[in-house]
Amino acid sequence: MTDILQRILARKAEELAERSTKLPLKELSARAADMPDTRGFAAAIEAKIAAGLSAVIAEVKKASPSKGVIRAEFDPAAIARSYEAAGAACLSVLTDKDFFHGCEDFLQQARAACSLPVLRKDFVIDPYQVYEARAIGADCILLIVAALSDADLLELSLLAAELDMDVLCEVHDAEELERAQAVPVPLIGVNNRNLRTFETSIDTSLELQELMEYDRVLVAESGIHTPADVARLRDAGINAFLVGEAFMRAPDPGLELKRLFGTN
Ligand SMILES: O=P(O)(O)OC[C@@H](O)[C@@H](O)c1c[nH]c2ccccc12
Repeated sequence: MTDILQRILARKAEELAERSTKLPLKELSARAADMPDTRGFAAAIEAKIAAGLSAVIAEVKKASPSKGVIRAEFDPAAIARSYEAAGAACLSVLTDKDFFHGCEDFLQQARAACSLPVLRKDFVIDPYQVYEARAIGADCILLIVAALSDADLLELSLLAAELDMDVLCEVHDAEELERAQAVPVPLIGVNNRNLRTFETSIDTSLELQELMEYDRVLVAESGIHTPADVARLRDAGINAFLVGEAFMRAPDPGLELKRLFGTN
């Protein structure tokens, strides 16, 4: 059975071919080199944790393959301001068009409206996309272990570092976690969503937390909907969270962030 990730990756390879003919790598990397300094994504998370607070990566997401359209009235700048005022550590903005109804513009609008560091949430399989992320203003990229070979994972994370971006390395199980921990990245995201069934279970984060090396930060991703979910994760020593749907379905996303995480 092919899971959703395999379908997305097949389409991503086609999209990449189209993009790189429109804008050659040489021009793109020149644009990336001209960008101002990044905002320090991992540092913002570590600062919240050091202050004893939850580090919340608040997601800007219009739709998803599992849920369809989540938020019809969608203003990335207003959402970003609401998250910042509520005490989010960072933003995550979906830029994939075909499966998540996102675009690069959303990232730029959200980032320009606040001072938070921003993760480009997309499916990175090629160095071209790392330059692209930097050129549109991303402070961090997502690398999904299930989508990459060990060699690609290392190459792409080193390139991100060279371009002054952080990496959130995403895993789903113990085997992927072991592969992620072979790469020098501080942030490891545990995606609680099963890519075959779309079901979420925060137990995945709780189980993998036990296997995490002491100098890595576990980011619990997906399926966090209630203050009780947050309390269970925090009780296990997990302090960083990536939340999308719960915030996006609320009329005021920042207010919902405060409801789930307290005053923060
Ligand atoms: O909306 P949720 O269940 O709070 O999940 C957010 C985030 O974890 C999810 O959007 C996500 C996690 N990993 C991804 C990889 C690609 C696209 C999206 C994702």
